[in-house]
Amino acid sequence: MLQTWVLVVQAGRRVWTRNYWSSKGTHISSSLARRLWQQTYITKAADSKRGEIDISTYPPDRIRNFSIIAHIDHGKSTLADRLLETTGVISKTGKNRQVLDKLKVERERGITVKAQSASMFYEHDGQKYLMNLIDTPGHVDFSYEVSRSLAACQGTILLVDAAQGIQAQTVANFFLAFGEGLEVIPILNKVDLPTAEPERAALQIESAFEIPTNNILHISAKTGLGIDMVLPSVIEKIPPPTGSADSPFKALLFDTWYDKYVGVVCLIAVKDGAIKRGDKIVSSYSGTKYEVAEVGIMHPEQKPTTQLQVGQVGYIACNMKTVAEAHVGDTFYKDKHPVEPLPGFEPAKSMVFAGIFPIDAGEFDRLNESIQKLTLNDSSVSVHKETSAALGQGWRLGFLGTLHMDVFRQRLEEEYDANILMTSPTVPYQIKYKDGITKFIRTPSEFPNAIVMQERVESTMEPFVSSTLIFPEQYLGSMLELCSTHRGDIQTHTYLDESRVMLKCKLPMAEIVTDFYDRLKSKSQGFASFDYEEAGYARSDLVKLEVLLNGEPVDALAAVMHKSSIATAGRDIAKRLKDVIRRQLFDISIQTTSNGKVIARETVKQLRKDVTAKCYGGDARRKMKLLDKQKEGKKRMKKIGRVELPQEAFLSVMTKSQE
Ligand SMILES: Nc1nc2c(ncn2[C@@H]2O[C@H](COP(=O)(O)OP(=O)(O)OP(=O)(O)O)[C@@H](O)[C@H]2O)c(=O)[nH]1
Repeated sequence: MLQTWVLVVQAGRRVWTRNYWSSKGTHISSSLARRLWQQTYITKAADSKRGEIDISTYPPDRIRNFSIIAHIDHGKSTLADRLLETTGVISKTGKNRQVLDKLKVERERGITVKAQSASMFYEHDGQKYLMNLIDTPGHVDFSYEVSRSLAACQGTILLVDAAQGIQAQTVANFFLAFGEGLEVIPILNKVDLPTAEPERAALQIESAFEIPTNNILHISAKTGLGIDMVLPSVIEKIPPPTGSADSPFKALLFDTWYDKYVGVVCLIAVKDGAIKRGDKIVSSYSGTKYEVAEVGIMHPEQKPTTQLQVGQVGYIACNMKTVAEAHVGDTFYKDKHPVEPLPGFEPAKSMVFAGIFPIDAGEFDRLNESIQKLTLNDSSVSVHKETSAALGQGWRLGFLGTLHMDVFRQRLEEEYDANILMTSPTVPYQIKYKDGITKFIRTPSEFPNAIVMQERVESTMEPFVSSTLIFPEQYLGSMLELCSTHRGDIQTHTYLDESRVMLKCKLPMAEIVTDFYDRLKSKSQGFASFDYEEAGYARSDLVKLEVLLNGEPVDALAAVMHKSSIATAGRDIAKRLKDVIRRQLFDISIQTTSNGKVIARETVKQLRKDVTAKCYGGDARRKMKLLDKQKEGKKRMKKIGRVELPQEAFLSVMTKSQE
């Protein structure tokens, strides 16, 4: 039986040391120690040792729940650092860099992917306040996280880079917050930059959002200039949460993640009543009952408190087994005291799909486990098993956008050491049949064949988005051209001030997942910003492009696209395949076809290669070595009929088609 294990409490977070010993002096694994500790922790928690803090002295009128929303890179996370420093949550070492961006990928890419919250204690006019800040991601793919965060707030800081002015995401986020009825505090950041034009940016805010310029704070989150005005302004302008301490407990679950020490953690906003450790709560969504093992606030790590009460935002850990049980938007109530559920959120919709396959089929199980672990903390990724004749067993994953997809791939490779092949992204198409049935097509292999298309299909549909582009006036011509070459339908263009244009355009989502964003950046030399929201499905002439190697279809290279793109894409893929397929002992014909018609044809001429040719005489050992080496090389080949296709061929065709 375990007698001692070492637990170090560091800044409110449990950190396990490397060695654990049983009473008999035998070494036990850290996972066993952790499990044993968790069991004890849940059943007989000892409050005194856990250093719970008491926040019951903060009634709703001394609580402010707010977030920071902005365009990507306008400085939200840096401002969060300064606020955490001002309130003593983190020390002023000058080394704090986006403390709330905890994921490795966030630090490397300098973007926020996962919204994080942090509670701070702040004194203003002789009164102590509990300030709950929810940091939000800025990129378009993660706007789902933004709307979830806003549901837990009564107000928000709209941060605008004084040098860049209003960008597409600023507009989208403002209207998201405005639509939720939140109080918006506009703040101009980066006023220390020599290129900053705060007056101009303020006028843009006034003209776009009808906010008077004299209400706008000017700060530098980097140097700290004006930071001491931010929290007083939040206290004065953002209303306190409403709700009743005497009503039965009711809380909104607005975020969830898996913590390896306490299991599933749910971030909640308490709308009525209070909750403490040991309480039994019920999920309105599933009716499942849970026992609360810990309640607390993020400070900025998990810090247990004696209770969470009306108006407060904090976390609870209960005996939930997987994050799948925690439905974001769910309402919790106390057992035997049911309440009317709060309005939930629409589930996140997958906008982009891609196949993931292990490069080495023997790694399937390990990869399966890694994907499961990663999706534990990102429930917006949808996962379905998929089998491809060319690539073997894998998965079809749905993402919120291409950056989301890229971040997922990077995390899989870096955090889980996965060696994967990812197919080109596609969007979910729809097929409307003559008998009234509509089906989603998430992979090209689900696309009906030519006969079914002719006899049973009434129409094909693709998803569209309403997009907003903001850029300096001199790029108007190239932006209009970009939209029209991507099948865009331009709706309006207006001037935000004398030299900045806002263009509204309806675009097929499929055009955005390929190269639209990169072209937008290169054509505007990085000055254009772009944001979009779903605009439903519309009829579109869709066809399937197939790739045949010596007459055998290669399912992993097939694609669904608009009829107008098929000729160029067909020629392009055939040519690129010719460049990457190594010559083999016979001719290889490459064909791209659509509806049975050949679009392009290329041939890789045969080559008779004798790897032992250079070994004169009877050096049998050397011959064997060369033959073994050749065999080894062949293992990494995929066989398509008789044609051997190296992994690099897939990779090169697929990555190039994403550029
Ligand atoms: N000069 C200057 N640079 C700043 C200021 N605030 C932030 N930055 C820099 O701007 C860059 C982006 O800042 P972040 O805080 O990561 O921006 P963000 O809005 O959180 O970005 P996302 O989370 O990706 O949306 C970083 O290099 C910061 O150091 C400022 O006031 N002045």
